[in-house]
Amino acid sequence: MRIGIGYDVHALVEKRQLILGGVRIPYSQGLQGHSDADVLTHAAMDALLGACALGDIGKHFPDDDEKYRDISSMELLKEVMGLIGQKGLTIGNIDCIIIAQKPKLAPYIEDMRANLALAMKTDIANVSVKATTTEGLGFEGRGEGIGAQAVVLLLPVF
Ligand SMILES: Nc1ccn([C@@H]2O[C@H](COP(=O)(O)O)[C@@H](O)[C@H]2O)c(=O)n1
Ligand SMILES: C[C@@]1(CO)OP(=O)(O)OP(=O)(O)OC[C@H]1O
Repeated sequence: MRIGIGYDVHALVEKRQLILGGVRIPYSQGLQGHSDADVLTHAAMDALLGACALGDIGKHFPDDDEKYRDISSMELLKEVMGLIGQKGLTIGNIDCIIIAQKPKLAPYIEDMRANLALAMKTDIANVSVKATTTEGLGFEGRGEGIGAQAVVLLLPVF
């Protein structure tokens, strides 16, 4: 078995959509990035790549490549899963946390889990997504950005 950790942060800005775990969340701001800036899916991908010692998402999907401009991070996740499969590995479980002062994410968590599970070809029971504020502290607490962390366990395909 292999374990991996992922962490990512994107800035909150005007005139961008807020997409987390492939879910479009109604909010006055969205995340800035070259792709759709889905910070949760980015943390999940970095955990998956890390578990296989395959580098990080910047290595696989460079942010100076026009091919990836505004791309759905769920599409990138599917590509990462192809690499995991080539290594003879599959998802054991993944646990993720989104660090965001606003908006309230609880209503969208189940849809995020479902999207991630579908892209990762695993049962939703293997996918945990949680959210926390920082009680107003730090850059997330000031509403300057949103962070996400993920830890994944990969198991051999039998
Ligand atoms: N953006 C967020 C942040 C948190 N939640 C939910 O609220 C609970 C309490 O948050 P604390 O930071 O005070 O621990 C948390 O456990 C989440 O369920 C949320 O929905 N959206
Ligand atoms: C996903 C990629 C590629 O479009 O761009 P961003 O959306 O800017 O995300 P980031 O986490 O900064 O780095 C990975 C990138 O190369």
